[in-house]
Amino acid sequence: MKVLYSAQDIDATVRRLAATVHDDYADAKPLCVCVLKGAVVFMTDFIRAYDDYLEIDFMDVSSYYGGTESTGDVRIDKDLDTSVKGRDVLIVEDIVDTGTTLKALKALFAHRGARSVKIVALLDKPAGRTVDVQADYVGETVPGEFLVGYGLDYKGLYRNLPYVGVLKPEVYK
Ligand SMILES: O=P(O)(O)OC[C@H]1O[C@H](OP(=O)(O)OP(=O)(O)O)[C@H](O)[C@@H]1O
Ligand code: HPA
Repeated sequence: MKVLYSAQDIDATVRRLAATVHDDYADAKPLCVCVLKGAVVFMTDFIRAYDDYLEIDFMDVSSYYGGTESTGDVRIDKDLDTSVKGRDVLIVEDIVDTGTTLKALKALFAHRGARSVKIVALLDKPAGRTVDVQADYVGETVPGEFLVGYGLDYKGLYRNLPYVGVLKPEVYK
């Protein structure tokens, strides 16, 4: 495992993101939507670094059914409890890879009448993109390798690593 971002690196990035997002939501009370399960670690750190009113909710969406390849399909396994109508929705994601998940969620929340829909992603992997979507706030732009740790998994494992690392191809090839 090669460490790409240490726990210290991530902490600085999360604080920077929270401050930048806050500047843009001065008088708003965003509804932060955590995309389970990968974003849960980032979400909990992000909201504690965000020093103002916000609400949270959770949505479970899967497109990677346990492996390293996107199926291209997005399946809603758990929907929000909160209505997004008229709300400023901030989607909190661990990584944008093919873009499939975020494109589907953005369209869904717009269709449900959100006032605004923005995306904060800890990691952005442009080399993986197959659909046209861009996060509004990005922590780090990462290479086109399969990453694990800080919420990111391979077959359900490694989410609890406090750092982000590159999974060696021999582990999954
Ligand atoms: O840009 P994309 O190609 O759509 O990839 C990004 C999504 O893939 C991963 O989730 P996954 O579907 O593996 O579920 P998980 O969060 O439960 O691991 C990751 O946490 C993002 O939500
Ligand atoms: O690089 C990744 N690692 C883990 N999960 C992911 N989901 C999309 N890309 C990745």
